[in-house]
Amino acid sequence: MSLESIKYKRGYLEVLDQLLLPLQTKYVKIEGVEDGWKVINKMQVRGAPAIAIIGCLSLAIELLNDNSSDKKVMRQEIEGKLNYLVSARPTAVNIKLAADELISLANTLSADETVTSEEFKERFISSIEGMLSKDIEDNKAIGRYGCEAILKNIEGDGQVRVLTHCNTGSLATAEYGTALGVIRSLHAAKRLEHVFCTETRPYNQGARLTAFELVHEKIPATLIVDSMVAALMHVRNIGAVVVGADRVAANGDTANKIGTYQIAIVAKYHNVPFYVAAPFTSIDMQIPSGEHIKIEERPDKEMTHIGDRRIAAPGINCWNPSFDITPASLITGIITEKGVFLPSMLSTLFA
Ligand SMILES: CSC[C@H]1O[C@H](OP(=O)(O)O)[C@H](O)[C@@H]1O
Repeated sequence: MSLESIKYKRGYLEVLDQLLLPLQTKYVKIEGVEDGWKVINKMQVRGAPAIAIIGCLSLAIELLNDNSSDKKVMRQEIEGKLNYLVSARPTAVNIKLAADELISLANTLSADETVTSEEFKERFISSIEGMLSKDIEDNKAIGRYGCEAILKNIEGDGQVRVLTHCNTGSLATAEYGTALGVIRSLHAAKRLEHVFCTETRPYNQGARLTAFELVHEKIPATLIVDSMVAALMHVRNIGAVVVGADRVAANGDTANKIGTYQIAIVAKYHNVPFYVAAPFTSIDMQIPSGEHIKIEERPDKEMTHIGDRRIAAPGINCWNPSFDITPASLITGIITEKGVFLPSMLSTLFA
């Protein structure tokens, strides 16, 4: 059983406050869209799929308590609230794609005169609730496909050492995870020798969250500092790198946590296969290539402090982009719930 980042039943939503992990396990109650926006923007919850799911669930909570009987008013309010939720963080595409689908559903239900306002709410909320189970199914499929792809390069029934970056597990999704889902699948198949996870400065998703998930499930793992990746590949035979994605462009260029790009460069130099694990809900065919993806810049304090303790010299300038772009040319394959594809093949999948 992996960690539970989301506790939901109709009319009730709590999320695990990831800013407090691994030392404190505390859940935050979400009572509407404003709460949803805040926990996403503050990164109390994070991870492209989890952002979409929690944002939309916060709307479901609010809509359930909306006694409006006017479908046109509900539709209008839904569109405004979804656009507000999308503004919480700009780089991950999942919440934008979910918002587009839900706005389209609201338009259809509003225009259908046979649909009552109660049916409108029921079908709309059920559609959001379906995101939870679909994300878990997608992650399990990503795990299977990723495990198969990585083991293709391993002789016999040998085991593999894998490197991952940031957190892409149950704390970034509804459960199981994307890149960490691949690692879970390798472990379940008894083919994972060891996983190396990077600290992932400055938010430390690796040290605080991925390490927490791996230790919790007794998966053999070692934490390394972000700057150790090249040295590790020089002295240890790493069989594959697998990372997540916040937004994959139509040509396969991928926005992911800052530091991913340089890991991909080092992997290329050491001939280590480099995989991106991402559901179709992270692929944005409206964006032709990586340079068009907006990269979120976060507050200096995330770099200059750990918690409330200052670690950087007062007065120093900071540059704190939360993501970088890995070009498709450095990516061996994109592992999705429908299979593993060359970056150049994406456009054929959506044709
Ligand atoms: C499956 S999570 C994808 C992605 O989200 C993380 O970013 P953040 O922690 O800022 O939300 C990281 O880039 C993961 O790879």
